[in-house]
Amino acid sequence: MSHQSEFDYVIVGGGTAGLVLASRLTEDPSVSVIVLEAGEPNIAQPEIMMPAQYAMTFGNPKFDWAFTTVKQKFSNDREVIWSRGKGLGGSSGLNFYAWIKPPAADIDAFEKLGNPGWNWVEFLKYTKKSETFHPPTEPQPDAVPQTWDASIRGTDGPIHTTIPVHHHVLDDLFQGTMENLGVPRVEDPYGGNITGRWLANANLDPKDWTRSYATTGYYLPARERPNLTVITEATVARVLFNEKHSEKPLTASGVEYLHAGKKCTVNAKREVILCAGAIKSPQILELSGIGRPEILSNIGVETKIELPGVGENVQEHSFIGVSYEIAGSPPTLDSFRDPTYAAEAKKLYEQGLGPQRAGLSSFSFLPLSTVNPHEAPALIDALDANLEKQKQAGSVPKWLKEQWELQMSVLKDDGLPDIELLLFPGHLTLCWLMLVQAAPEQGKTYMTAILILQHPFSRGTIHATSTDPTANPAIDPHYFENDFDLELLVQGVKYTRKLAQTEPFKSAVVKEADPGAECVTDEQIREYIKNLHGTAWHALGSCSMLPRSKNGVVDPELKVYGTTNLRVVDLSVVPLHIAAHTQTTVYVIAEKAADIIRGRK
Ligand SMILES: Cc1cc2nc3c(=O)[nH]c(=O)nc-3n(C[C@H](O)[C@H](O)[C@H](O)COP(=O)(O)OP(=O)(O)OC[C@H]3O[C@@H](n4cnc5c(N)ncnc54)[C@H](O)[C@@H]3O)c2cc1C
Repeated sequence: MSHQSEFDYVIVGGGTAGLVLASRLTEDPSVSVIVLEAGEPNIAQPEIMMPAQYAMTFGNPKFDWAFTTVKQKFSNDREVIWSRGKGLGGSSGLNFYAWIKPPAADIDAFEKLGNPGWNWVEFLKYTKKSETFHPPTEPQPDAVPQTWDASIRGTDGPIHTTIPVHHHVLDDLFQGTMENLGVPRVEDPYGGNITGRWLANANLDPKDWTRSYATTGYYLPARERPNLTVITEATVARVLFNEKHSEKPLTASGVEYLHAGKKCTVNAKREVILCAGAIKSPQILELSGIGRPEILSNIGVETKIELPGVGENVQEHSFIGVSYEIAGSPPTLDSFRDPTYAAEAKKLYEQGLGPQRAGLSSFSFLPLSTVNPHEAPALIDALDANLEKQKQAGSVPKWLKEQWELQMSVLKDDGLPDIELLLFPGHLTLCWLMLVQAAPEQGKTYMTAILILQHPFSRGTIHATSTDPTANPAIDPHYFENDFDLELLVQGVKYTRKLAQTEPFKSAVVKEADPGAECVTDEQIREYIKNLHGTAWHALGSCSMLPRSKNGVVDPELKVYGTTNLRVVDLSVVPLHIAAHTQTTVYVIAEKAADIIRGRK
């Protein structure tokens, strides 16, 4: 197949952000766009479209990059698998479709760090633009019905959201127990306050209970536009520039990519936009000669633009599960392991009914002062002292000091969350095995309290290790390099045990399956976490939007420093981690980027 060789915009990566941009930019028929996506189209794949199949796509190269970190020194030298979506839709086709928005303070922090226009007011505007919220059509039968505030929800955006079918028994247990522990209920967690407990929405289209994601919401409606070209199984190797070096900003002329066994190029008349995600976008910049000179010379790439922030400032949400066997074996996701139950559920799903429409619903986002009111002040003081010591030793750059100060102000604020505790209706101690793995005992059902660290103090790196664009970069999140990150999860595990000692959960628990009764002391809990923690798949910061003097890679218009027309638009640009799952933020980044590029404010 021969392709046109020049387009106004060349978009690298047809994932979550890439498809939003492609769709918005081609609304103008005079503008031509090409999307180059490394994976396959993966359109209408049942593995993607049908809910309640968590992790079934993991490890399958058709859907998942299945990256692996380097050995993690503070996690007993483990390598951790990082799934990421491959193919059109990217990670929006692989994710758990939990629709979560961050607290306003976390988004306002972007502006405080030097990014005018990146604040909660703008976030709310663009998140509404991306969403169509569907209230439930059936009465809510459980003790804790869904509530919502229509004024902060989108009404005509491409992504459909609604209330998933949930496991009422477990949700009632979780919510009732949290209430008894004094955790406040948030009526609608989509307006900038998420501290407390609530029921979440899912990005499912209630019309047929299928996943609503970047492909269905943004790409398919734009697919027939003559000004949009999408090439799949096209792996971008590097960005090409008009100039070799220059004192002036460089202009990207196009990209080189691998397709059908050949090296190809495509020219950009206006811009090249990297949307390859937080793992691959920094690698592409480095292969293009943009980054830290030592890293580039190590792999034999000539430095075109010295930008030491590329692949740095990586922040990751790590998680640990605490699983319980539940009395009476109410149906949960574990029930799908029974072939008869699974076949029945599938039959019902074909009629738009049944448990296959399930989603994650019970969430809580908690301040440390709620998780451990007695020890919180001492833990915060110890962290303060530790950070001060590092600063005094001169090993902390100014830009990181500023980020830590913002993080400390969140930690000291009893109204803002530090840790997430969500209910997974099934056995999920080992995230990457999940439903594929047998439950500890067949025929029994479990629930798992998932604890996720929200604002890590550790900082990691993602760097290219060779000039081969098909090789994976070295991913080093530096898990638990700062002790406090581990300590917070220890506190989370202990809080979960408090939950299990509180009614109504207390009477429903048969036993703690993992880590189990033998794991008692803080030291034993630490070891449990180090040996079993996984990723919540939210790594970001590798192409941070920050002033160049603060180690930034892109400016507030998402343009790479030292270039006139190269942008990064994906999760990698988020400079400081947020208390949320990340897809809504990516939709916002891409929607806002489209307006910036089109000259609209
Ligand atoms: C397993 C999992 C579960 C998650 N669960 C949730 C959840 O329930 N709720 C939530 O809010 N968030 C969740 N997330 C996070 C959320 O889905 C992501 O943060 C978001 O989709 C990332 O969007 P992105 O555009 O930055 O990257 P992606 O969507 O990953 O897109 C990057 C695209 O670039 C392509 N690409 C990469 N390299 C190249 C190259 N060299 N050439 C061409 N193409 C390339 C990739 O194949 C991919 O399609 C989850 C993520 C994962 C992985």
